[in-house]
Amino acid sequence: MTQAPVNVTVTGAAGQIGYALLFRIASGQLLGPDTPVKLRLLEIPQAVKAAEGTALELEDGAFPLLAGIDIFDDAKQAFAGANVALLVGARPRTKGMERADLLEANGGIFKPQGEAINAGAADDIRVLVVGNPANTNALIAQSHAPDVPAERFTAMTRLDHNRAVAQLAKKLNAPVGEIKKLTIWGNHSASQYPDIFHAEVAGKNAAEAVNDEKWLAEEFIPRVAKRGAEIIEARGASSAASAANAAIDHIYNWVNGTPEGDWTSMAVPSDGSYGVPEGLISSFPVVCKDGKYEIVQGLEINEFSRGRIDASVNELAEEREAVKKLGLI
Ligand SMILES: NC(=O)C1=CN([C@@H]2O[C@H](COP(=O)(O)OP(=O)(O)OC[C@H]3O[C@@H](n4cnc5c(N)ncnc54)[C@H](O)[C@@H]3O)[C@@H](O)[C@H]2O)C=CC1
Ligand SMILES: O=C([O-])CC(=O)C(=O)O
Repeated sequence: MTQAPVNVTVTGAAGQIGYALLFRIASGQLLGPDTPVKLRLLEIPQAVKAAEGTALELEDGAFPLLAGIDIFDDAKQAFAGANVALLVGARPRTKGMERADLLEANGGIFKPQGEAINAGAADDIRVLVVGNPANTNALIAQSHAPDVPAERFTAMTRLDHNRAVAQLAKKLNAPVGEIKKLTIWGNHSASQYPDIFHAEVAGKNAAEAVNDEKWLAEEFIPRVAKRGAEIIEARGASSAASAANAAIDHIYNWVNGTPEGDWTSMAVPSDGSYGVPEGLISSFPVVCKDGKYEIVQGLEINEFSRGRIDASVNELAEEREAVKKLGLI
């Protein structure tokens, strides 16, 4: 071990994503093989016992990089000293719940968590919101953490990115490792836009290699955007291991950089790039270097893409209006 342990706070630790995520963090896949981690798990009181059970299993993994596990039911304690925060726990939509009800219920979670991050997280805190509606939950948390630089709050569209890479690779009969520069734009919802116009397969333009706009519009885009529902239908539960995998990828790239000649997708606060209203936490193509991300600039956006990006961004703007009206931001 070459450095002091990094504090990683995980909310919703006893949930299904938590179960798939914690072991991979402990094994060093979140931050790299030289970085010891201390886990700080946050759960609601009723689920603390289950989190304690997971902690016993983590102990049984005898992970050399795992320097400690603490379990909390209080956000202020859980985020104290956090360097990385994975906000997974959220209120799922239940029968008869309107979107405003869902936003309000999640406001009750992400507002105090934002305040707790503001109060006690480490100066280098990086936040990834996984819990849905992820982009707007991130916006709520961010707006209650005025002392933390706004760009440290991000939301997860990496699962969508990975799903799109896999579907494109399948269509082109290419290894996933040869697909580069794919982009998810907008919201982590069915309105998201997976864009292959700048993507490359083995160095060639992927849209040209596909050369099938009908497949793109009628199969690829809806398949990726509705993949979450497809998984629920098949598995009887929402994506968990693939979501945990994407959270690992998101933080790993943010901290350790994206590979040369490629980029990834992260939902980050807009600086106005590509006409996305400033402040919305929207998915963009990003390059990570030296522990920071930057939105890839200068991409030409064709008409096909423009309408789809705008539709997803408009949905984000509506969600922002809705949480404003509810007094959550
Ligand atoms: N952004 C993305 O790509 C994806 C997001 N998700 C979302 O991730 C979230 C978690 O999914 P699962 O692990 O499958 O759900 P789950 O229901 O299995 O686990 C959620 C856990 O969060 C806990 N929790 C609830 N309120 C909390 C609070 N205030 N503080 C701490 N913990 C709290 C619950 O007790 C539960 O253990 C859901 O909102 C889901 O929709 C899931 C897949 C992909
Ligand atoms: O659809 C869901 O409920 C879970 C999710 O966000 C996804 O799998 O993309």
